[in-house]
Amino acid sequence: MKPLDPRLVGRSHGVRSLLVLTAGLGLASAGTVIAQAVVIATLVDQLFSSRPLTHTAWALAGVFLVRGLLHWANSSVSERAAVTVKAELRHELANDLLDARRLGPAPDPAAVTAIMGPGFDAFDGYVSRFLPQLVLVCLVPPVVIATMFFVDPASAAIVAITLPLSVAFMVLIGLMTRDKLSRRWESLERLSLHFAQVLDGLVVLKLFGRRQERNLTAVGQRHRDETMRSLRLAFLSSLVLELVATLSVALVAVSVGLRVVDGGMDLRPALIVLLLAPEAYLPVRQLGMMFHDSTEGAAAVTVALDLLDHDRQTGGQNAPSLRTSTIRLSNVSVQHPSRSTPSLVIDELEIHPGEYVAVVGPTGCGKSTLLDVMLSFIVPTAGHITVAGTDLREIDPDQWRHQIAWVPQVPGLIAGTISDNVRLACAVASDVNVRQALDDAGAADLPLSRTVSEAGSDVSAGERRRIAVARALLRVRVGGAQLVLLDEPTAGLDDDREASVLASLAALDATVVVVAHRQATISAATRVIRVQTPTAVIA
Ligand SMILES: Nc1ncnc2c1ncn2[C@@H]1O[C@H](COP(=O)(O)OP(=O)(O)OP(=O)(O)O)[C@@H](O)[C@H]1O
Repeated sequence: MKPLDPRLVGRSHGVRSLLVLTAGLGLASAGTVIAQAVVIATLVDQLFSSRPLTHTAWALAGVFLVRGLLHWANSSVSERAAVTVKAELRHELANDLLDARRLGPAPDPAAVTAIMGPGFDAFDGYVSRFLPQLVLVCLVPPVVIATMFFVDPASAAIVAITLPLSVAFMVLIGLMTRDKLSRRWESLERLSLHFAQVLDGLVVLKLFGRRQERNLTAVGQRHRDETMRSLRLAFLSSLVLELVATLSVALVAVSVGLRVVDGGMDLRPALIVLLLAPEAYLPVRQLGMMFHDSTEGAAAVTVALDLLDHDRQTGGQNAPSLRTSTIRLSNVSVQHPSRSTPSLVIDELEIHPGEYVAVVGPTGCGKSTLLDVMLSFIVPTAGHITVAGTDLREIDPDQWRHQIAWVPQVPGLIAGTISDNVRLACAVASDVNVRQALDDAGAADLPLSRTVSEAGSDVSAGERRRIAVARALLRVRVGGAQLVLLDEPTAGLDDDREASVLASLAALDATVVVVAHRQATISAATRVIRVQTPTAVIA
């Protein structure tokens, strides 16, 4: 895990501005640090030689004021940057998760839950404190050491030799603790996901009388242990850095003190060197204190960027009209990375415009995966899908899906009314169209104005499916879709409602591909495709 991932700099405008601004402010801070040392040394020198102090005292007040202003500007710039970068990345990640061109299986829910919640909170300390401090570490010590070199090369040499030691210790501790830190992040992911899942399955857990305190306590305890381990390391790294810095400043002080006593060095340069030496170590020591902020923030950045780094569909050609185009699958297979066997194998399959096709096969043979491939959610590991001769990968995914109505196995619902949920398929549809679609989907009993709560928790499985079928009907009738993909749309419906759904689908002026287990649904089709594991045979 790097302290600053170059991908973040490349991607985030906020981080780039922060680095440039803090670099400018850091150089100005280095200037005030040097000015402060020179002015204080001059003041003390004047005090001992009884010369007037007024101008120097004013200069010191001015330096303090400028230093204070710079500190305020630095905090204000970095606090603002933290908010901007957090918003920027959260927005980008949310958009990316919904991106039509995102390919492959859905991202790991544990990573998404952890990053969207506590992960982004870790950005505050990382962006507002750690990154500006990292810039200061790169700028202030070299400037201070260079100034010391002009005043007293021997002291500059001591600092130039011992300072890299502190940095080396910090890097060493970072390398030694990498595994521990990734375990801590993993435990955070598990805790976030576990909590979300407990909330999701609260009703089931209640029904079976399963109290989750013990599980939650165990997961929480693991996270607490990992956090305590990483805090111990944070304190250890601070201690080591403080020790190295104190010993190094003491070395400079002894060497300078001896030379002043011998008369080999004047008081003023000696004071300048003594005041500057701790300032060279200060940024590194402060960075050490931010070890904890940095590790959690850097881990969150890596997770967020990994989620954003994935394959996207590259094609942008106009989608051929499905009213006249044949979809052809040749030697298509899909292999999920986590599995040793393919999830779907199809040798040859053609779907012609206007056909009504039922897809059947044993459970787990890849029927839903076939629909995912046709929707261009998944690019086959091998083989090709062409539409009127054009490879599906080359076709603009938005345009392609605009022609498709899809009823997944578990249709999603949003908070709103039944009407809002059906109208997701076609925003311009009138209430009359929506009512008609619901009636034809066997949902005449569902009023348009009935409210649906978050994620449809107050809607039955059968109602959910009928709402989804109504959506598909509306998308064809009003939205102009040409291909309807349905994944077991009649599961759980009574015979009358199933008959109503099947009649409506048969009457559609579109190509219909329906994954089915129920005989009535299979019999309604004009052709049956039998998918087998691991090969597909066209019946
Ligand atoms: N994202 C994924 N990662 C790993 N394996 C997956 C993934 N999605 C599906 N699979 C596997 O691919 C195989 C095919 O799954 P699919 O859902 O297409 O089957 P199906 O024929 O629709 O099953 P069912 O009739 O039970 O709905 C299954 O063995 C499943 O476990």
